[in-house]
Amino acid sequence: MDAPAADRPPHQPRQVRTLHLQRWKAEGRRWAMLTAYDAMTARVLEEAGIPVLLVGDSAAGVVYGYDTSIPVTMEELLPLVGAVARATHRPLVVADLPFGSFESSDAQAVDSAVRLMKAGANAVKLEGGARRAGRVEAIVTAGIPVMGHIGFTAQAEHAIGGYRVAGRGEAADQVVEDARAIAAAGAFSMVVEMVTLPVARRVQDAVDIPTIGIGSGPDLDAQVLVWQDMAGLNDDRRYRFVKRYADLREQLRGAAEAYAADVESGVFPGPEHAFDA
Ligand SMILES: Nc1nc(=O)c2c([nH]1)NC[C@@H]1CN(c3ccc(C(=O)N[C@@H](CCC(=O)O)C(=O)O)cc3)CN21
Ligand SMILES: CC(C)C(=O)C(=O)O
Ligand SMILES: [Mg+2]
Repeated sequence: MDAPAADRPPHQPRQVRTLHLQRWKAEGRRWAMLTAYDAMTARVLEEAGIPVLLVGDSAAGVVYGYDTSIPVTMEELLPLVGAVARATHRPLVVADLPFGSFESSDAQAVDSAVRLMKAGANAVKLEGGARRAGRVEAIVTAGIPVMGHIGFTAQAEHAIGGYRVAGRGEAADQVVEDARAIAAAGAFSMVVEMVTLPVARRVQDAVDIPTIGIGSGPDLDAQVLVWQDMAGLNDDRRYRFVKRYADLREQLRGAAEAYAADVESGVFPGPEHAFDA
């Protein structure tokens, strides 16, 4: 079922496809991506005109309460992909391949990507640069669009040596090489996470596919944030790259406190919230 035309932002198709993102790049039109993990939030983000929703492995922290994205599994992400896909019609739904779901072989990567697509994703995303280009190619060959993810990649925290900016000093050439390799492998777009401004510019010049920044400055084609960071629900202030557009944490706490106070004082529920015989 398609969303009625009146609900659709201008310049957006009935259903966003990877081709539209390529077209917007050619037209110089910038766009915003957000994560989503549940039906109601996804529907609100669709209403806001967000064209691409990511069911990120960041669900590890914001949904499941893990400290890092390393523990989260396919079994934990698949139901969230289904919820977001069922709740929305227009946005392109991208699903993260979690740590452990694609590293062993091309076959494992294709199997995992197929499972995410069967759950309702329209594309998958996987972390890694030139060394992962073969995996990207294998999944693309299976008929599944792949979004790359280079720069800082949280799944590789222990290999990288912590949460840190990517591409400083001699590592800059490697990030640009990663971008080229992922684009050459057939990715339709790529996330570029926490690289320095000069490296972001070099990546932008090096590839023709849409680039989606996070913590990488203003010189890429698009931007992504975790929605709870963007809306101020997350109380973790570690992230320098986040801009908060609401204080949902304060709002939700206030609502819960007011509700509890009403219940405790007998103001709610009243007779108007009950049913006559
Ligand atoms: N809620 C949430 N938001 C995210 O943006 C996010 C997740 N979760 N989980 C998966 C990854 C992990 N991400 C992160 C998390 C922390 C930093 C961080 O600590 N950044 C420091 C910079 C460190 C440095 O200067 O080297 C910062 O100050 O932003 C970066 C990326 C991005 N992703
Ligand atoms: C931060 C974005 C790009 C991500 O990969 C996630 O939310 O898992
Ligand atoms: Mg992720």
